[in-house]
Amino acid sequence: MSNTKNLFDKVWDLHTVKTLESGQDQLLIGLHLIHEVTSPQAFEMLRDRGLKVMFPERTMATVDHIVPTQNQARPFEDNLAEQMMSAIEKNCREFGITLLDVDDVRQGIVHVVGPEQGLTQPGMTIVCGDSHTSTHGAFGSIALGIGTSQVAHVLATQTMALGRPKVRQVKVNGELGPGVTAKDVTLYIIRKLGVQGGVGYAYEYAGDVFDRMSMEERMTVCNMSIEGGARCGYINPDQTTVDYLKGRPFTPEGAAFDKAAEWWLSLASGPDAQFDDVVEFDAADIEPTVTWGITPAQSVGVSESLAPVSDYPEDEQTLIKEAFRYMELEENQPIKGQKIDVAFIGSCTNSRISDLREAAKVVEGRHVSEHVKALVVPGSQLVRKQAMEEGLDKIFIEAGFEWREAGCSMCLAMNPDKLVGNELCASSSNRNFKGRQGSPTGRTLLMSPTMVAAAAINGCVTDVREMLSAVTA
Ligand SMILES: CC(C)[C@H](C(=O)O)[C@@H](O)C(=O)O
Ligand code: SF4
Repeated sequence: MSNTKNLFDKVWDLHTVKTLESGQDQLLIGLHLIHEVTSPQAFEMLRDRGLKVMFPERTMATVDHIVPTQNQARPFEDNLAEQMMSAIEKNCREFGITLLDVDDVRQGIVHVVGPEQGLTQPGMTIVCGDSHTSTHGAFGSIALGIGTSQVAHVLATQTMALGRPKVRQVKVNGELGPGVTAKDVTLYIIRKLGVQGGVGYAYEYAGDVFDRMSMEERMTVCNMSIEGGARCGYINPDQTTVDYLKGRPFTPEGAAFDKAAEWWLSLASGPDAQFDDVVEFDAADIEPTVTWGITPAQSVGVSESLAPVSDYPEDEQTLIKEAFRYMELEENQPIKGQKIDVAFIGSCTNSRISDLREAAKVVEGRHVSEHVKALVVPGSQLVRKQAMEEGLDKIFIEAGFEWREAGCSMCLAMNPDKLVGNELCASSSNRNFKGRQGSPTGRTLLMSPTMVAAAAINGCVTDVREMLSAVTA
């Protein structure tokens, strides 16, 4: 393979069946993940046309969005949720697809379980009817969120038509300061490039900072690519990737694993790889970051104050004014010290075991502020089980957190976990859109799970670095 090709182009070319008259490429899809929200109509489309699922063994289903995290007894109290559950159960049964249902210990948020099971592998094309499918790019795959009609198309043909995006390398070099996490890196990139900045691009994240990250941290970064407008994001596979995948249920074993690993590593963009664009940031400039507005790009470092409307370019001022109005925040106010009502640790961005471990370190021996409702929702049942084996559940519960069952929960509140009225929530999730967390006037401040933990304890936005130094002192 030519070594000027980046990983994206190598993987794309390997999966191109043919170029269509429209100019789009027909791509073969290696793995199709489905969940209960975007699949029911797709199966109806197959039924209408009398079609089968072409490769049921390349399709994996889970339930996450509507799953209650407290009372999971069937039928679910919410009728619509129960209908969606029954639909995916019936569809998977009839079309021969494995479903990780709530009574299966492998169940969880689709973007947590794919990697956890070793389904997500380097060099694959992966799709799911869900925008945060970009998460799986952390393994050096092309991982794309798709719409329901494309879900139907992939079910029926295991291919889909797509225009090739350009590739931008996003480099972050240098050392991250203490208390600065993968979430802060991704929020910083989105702040700098904007929510539309990535439109038309796939992002390759490269540089020391990503090289040193664990797979879980890489997933946090790739997860939010979509919030920066990119079609997807990825990180080149390396030894960290190979080590993570070894021994997972769906990865090959023995000599077959070694052979696969060799191929995975060969896909990485080499030093001469070409990109359509390159941007570079310095790790030293990144602080723990908090969104204050209604798009994931409206964020500040925790030590900053909110810039007044007049500081923004004229064409942005209407949106900024609206953000101040909706969020009930003031120009020039510091973000630190802003009182919160709810603290949510969860979502496909930050609900993995390392997220819970780091948050527990902040929480241990402390207590959630009296006026705060705080909850921890593990990303999968296996994460939950692991955390309980390590005693993390006790640390959270003793501190006054609620310890829930796995699912998407308050990330988008399609289940009973919702904000009430204009509650302000410190959240480790990925979207702060108006009404996102279940109340039409609910307000969200996105931050890292350790920053959420710190905010829960102090009852207000807190610089977690001050609490970390107190732990080590
Ligand atoms: C329900 C689903 C279609 C949606 C998505 O695509 O992202 C959800 O997961 C979200 O995070 O808003
Ligand atoms: S956790 Fe949130 S962002 Fe992730 S898939 Fe679920 S609803 Fe979407």
